[in-house]
Amino acid sequence: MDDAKHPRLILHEFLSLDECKELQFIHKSSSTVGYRPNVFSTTLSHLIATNCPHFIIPFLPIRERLKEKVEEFFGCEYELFVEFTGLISWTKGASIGWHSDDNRPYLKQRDFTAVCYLNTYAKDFKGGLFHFQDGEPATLVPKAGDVAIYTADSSNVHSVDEITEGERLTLTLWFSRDSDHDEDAKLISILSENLLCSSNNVPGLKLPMLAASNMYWFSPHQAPNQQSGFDICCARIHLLGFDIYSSQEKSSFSDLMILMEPVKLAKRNELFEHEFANILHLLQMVQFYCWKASELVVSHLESCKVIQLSQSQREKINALKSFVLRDHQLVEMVFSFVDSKQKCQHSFDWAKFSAAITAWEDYSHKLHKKLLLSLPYWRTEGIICGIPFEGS
Ligand SMILES: O=C(O)CCC(=O)C(=O)O
Ligand SMILES: [Fe+2]
Repeated sequence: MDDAKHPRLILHEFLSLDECKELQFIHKSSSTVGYRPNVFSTTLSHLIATNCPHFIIPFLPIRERLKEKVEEFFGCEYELFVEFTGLISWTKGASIGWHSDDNRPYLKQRDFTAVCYLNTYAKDFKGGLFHFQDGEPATLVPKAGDVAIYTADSSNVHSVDEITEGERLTLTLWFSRDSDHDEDAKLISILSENLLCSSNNVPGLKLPMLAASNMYWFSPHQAPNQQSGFDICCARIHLLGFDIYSSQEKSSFSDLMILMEPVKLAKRNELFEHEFANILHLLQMVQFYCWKASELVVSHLESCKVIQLSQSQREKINALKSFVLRDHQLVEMVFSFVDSKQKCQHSFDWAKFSAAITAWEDYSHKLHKKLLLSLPYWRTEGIICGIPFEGS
């Protein structure tokens, strides 16, 4: 494995399954269109832009452990900067041919790559095997928790087979020796602008906000005029077996701005009488429920008013659905298999969903508090890192 001609390191179970699941939750609540067709991504700056900067916190211990590993293995302690951190998922049709990660003039600053697999070949997706052109190991079979670390230059030319089913998810980092490409400096600067504005500087509840009305639209051609395609948030909610209800007039179901307005959740013929701030807020709750369902404890304090859907409410649900998921075939094509196998595994009940709302508030609140405590330290040190907190 430590062939000097092909410097690379493969680590098994480097991430715990809990870490993988938390990052999966963040990606499935926040992902936006990626850099190529059938690719979705969640960058740290996107998390800040959607009013979820606190979601940066769970990345920190992993990022630090990875950087230490890379510096130790390649003998460059204290020399590296993180150039990019992102969650990247590939769905059916995505692949990449032989390449090295620094193979464009604007990518020359990349010295090392770390790819962490957050889900597992054959279980969560098919296709998507990783190959090195030369040297050993020749092929990597992605498994949740494993990590591949390699130099970004031509000594590690690699490719990824086309995904044929499901959604293949990774946490990908690039490291650079060049401080001009330090991701932390840029992130600290936008975080400071964002959080020092007084209304965000209180440890209150962070509600996600859409960064732009059309940024979640997925089109096969990435065309700005959205003739065919679907809204990613709505697609993920529907794929998990839920419906979206908006009390707005049906005539407003022709403008994506509707997704920035309050919405409610429905399932089968029931409507949950709780209003969510916007579609991202609703998606985050649904994903949180699916992540935590097995550990949620229902207390009697949880209110969960549920009503039967009327005919006109059902019609509104269908009208909104046909607008936001315009190209149904494309939704099924892109998320095939995810649909049948990745539905919430647990039997559904609204009381548990109400418990998830309380647990989600608590989770978000804790992360936000940590973020507010950390930022002054990050600003002084010029680096984004975990700092120990009392009781954490
Ligand atoms: O996800 C992987 O296994 C590698 C992806 C890759 O080669 C890249 O993004 O450059
Ligand atoms: Fe690559």
